[in-house]
Amino acid sequence: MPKGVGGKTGYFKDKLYLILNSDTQYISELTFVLDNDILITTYPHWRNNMTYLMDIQADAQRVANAINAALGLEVTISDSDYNLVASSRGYFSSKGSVLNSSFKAELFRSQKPIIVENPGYHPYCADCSWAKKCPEKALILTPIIFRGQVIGDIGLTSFSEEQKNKILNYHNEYIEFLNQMGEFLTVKIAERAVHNELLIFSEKLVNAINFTEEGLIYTDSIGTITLCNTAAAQLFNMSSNEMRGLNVINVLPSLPLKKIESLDNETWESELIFTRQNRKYHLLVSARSIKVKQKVEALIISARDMQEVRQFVYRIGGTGKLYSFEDIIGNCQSMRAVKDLAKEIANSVSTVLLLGETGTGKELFARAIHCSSSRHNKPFIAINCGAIPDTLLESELFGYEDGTFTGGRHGGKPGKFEMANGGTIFLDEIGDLPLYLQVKLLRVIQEKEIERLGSSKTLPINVRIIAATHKNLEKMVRQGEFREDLYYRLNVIPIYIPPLRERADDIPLLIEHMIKKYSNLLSKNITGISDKAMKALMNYEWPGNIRELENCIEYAINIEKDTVINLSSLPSKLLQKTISTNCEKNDAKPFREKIDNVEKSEIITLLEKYKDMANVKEKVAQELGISRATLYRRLRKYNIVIK
Ligand SMILES: Nc1ncnc2c1ncn2[C@@H]1O[C@H](COP(=O)(O)OP(=O)(O)OP(=O)(O)O)[C@@H](O)[C@H]1O
Repeated sequence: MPKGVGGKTGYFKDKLYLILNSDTQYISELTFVLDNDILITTYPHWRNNMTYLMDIQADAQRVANAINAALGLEVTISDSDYNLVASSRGYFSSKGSVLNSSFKAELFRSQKPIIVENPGYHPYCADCSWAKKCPEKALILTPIIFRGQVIGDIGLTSFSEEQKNKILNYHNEYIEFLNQMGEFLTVKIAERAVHNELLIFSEKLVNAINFTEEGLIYTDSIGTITLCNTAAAQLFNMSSNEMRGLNVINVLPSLPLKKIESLDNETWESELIFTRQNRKYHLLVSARSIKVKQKVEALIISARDMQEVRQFVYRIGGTGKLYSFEDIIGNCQSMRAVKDLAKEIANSVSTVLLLGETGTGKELFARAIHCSSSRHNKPFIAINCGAIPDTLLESELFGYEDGTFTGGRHGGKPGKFEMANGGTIFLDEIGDLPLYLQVKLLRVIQEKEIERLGSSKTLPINVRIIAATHKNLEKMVRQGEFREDLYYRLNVIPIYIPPLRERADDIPLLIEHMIKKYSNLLSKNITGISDKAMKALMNYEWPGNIRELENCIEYAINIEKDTVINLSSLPSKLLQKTISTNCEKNDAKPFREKIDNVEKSEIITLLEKYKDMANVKEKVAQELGISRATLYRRLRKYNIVIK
């Protein structure tokens, strides 16, 4: 017997044995310990059948009474755990609920009836409390077999010599009769088992449909609601009982029942927009018919609130990382002021206009504002108005209705405004928005509702707008390229993010942050930057601002072999720029000469660094990203002699 598995003892063929408990998981084997021998035998019925007879105890008692009345003998019906399930009154008053477990173990093993002529004196009775004083005179036990397994037995017993003679004389007829009674009980058990299985199945089904967050409705073939889950009841503000019996058209007025019925193994899906009991509904509904032998027996309909669908898509789609103000690096006076202002207005509903050169962090600010606002659990949807062709931009922003475009998506498509409902929309490069869309955007801001392309229905929206541009909108207004009214609508809270060259003090902080980020990302062990490289980065103009600085650090970390970023690992444009800047500032040496000087000094630095290593030239060539042959050419060119 495996350790930790509970069991109970009994006798089998005069020997002590252990039987696994009904609640153990070790179901396939029953281990008999026979003195010092171990016999392994298989008794799968020891699991899960224990309750079968107990489940139909009333029927078992009726059967026991009937046998007793018909044969005038005492009767026991017991289960596979040796529990007395039912008995005739005479048996119980003579022996109570005591049963001989040794005979039963034999019965379970052989699956054959047992006749005992001398209860109390049989070797199996040796350990019974009734040994040698058993009131029973003769005994027949017949197995009750269900699904091929013994699940209990019917015992016929006698307490008088007259009854004993009857048993011994007619044992064949009695066994036949008891077998039939056993079969009757197994039919009852099968009925109960099917009933229980159905109960369990329907309980699982009800749990499953209530578990899902989408409203589920089952109807009969003509649309009468037969079942609905709690989500559906909540959606339509009714109880499940109130919904049952209604026609589904009462809750989903425009549902095309006939069309759904006609579909074969196909799901109908569409958005439904309607007003019911003064509430505006915008649902995503799918439905299909359940057919049995080609006949529609039921319909199953699922309905989800579009707002929740969008939020779900947003959540799992991960339309962007969440950023807080802590993620915006920068401690100089101007950046601190910008961050303070952005934090201050984060919770307002007013439109924000982020101004600043490309790569200064406008989108980063937009995300941080959204994340610090009360809308942080709702979508943040970004769209770059300058990156999408004019012809597509309108449908991207406002969505389109089914049938608007040939090849358009079945059921239409929601636009970014709809997807951002409840949250924030970030309109990047707003200066690139064509004039005719500027009119439409103005209306959306004023009316707080949108109309999909090809639709006359309006949808209310609650979206906070954050727009951004690197262009001079005021100049565009003067030149008639940007609508003045829209400009004022957008420019409610203007936030100007200064370019990097105006906040050079932040460069070391940004570099430190980026070295950590990319060392980690690229699994490199780079912990700092050399003074020369830092100087070069500080002197650069950064027309691409922080995006350009970030690219530059990513590049350097990719190629750097040392534990700090060296000048030679910076992108060449930066090197040239540094040299040409120095050049402009210091002297008038030809450009090529300046490059050569930088290269020579870098080679000397590296030779010095690796001077103690046996493969010094190889190391230097490797670090410079050139072949050994090229390094030799350079050494000759610059007259460098290795000591
Ligand atoms: N202050 C900052 N701290 C850390 N990273 C920053 C900071 N500002 C910008 N970045 C990083 O620089 C890159 C560019 O930022 P972002 O896209 O927000 O700039 P942008 O002004 O919106 O650019 P564009 O005008 O071209 O759309 C991003 O990778 C962003 O994470």
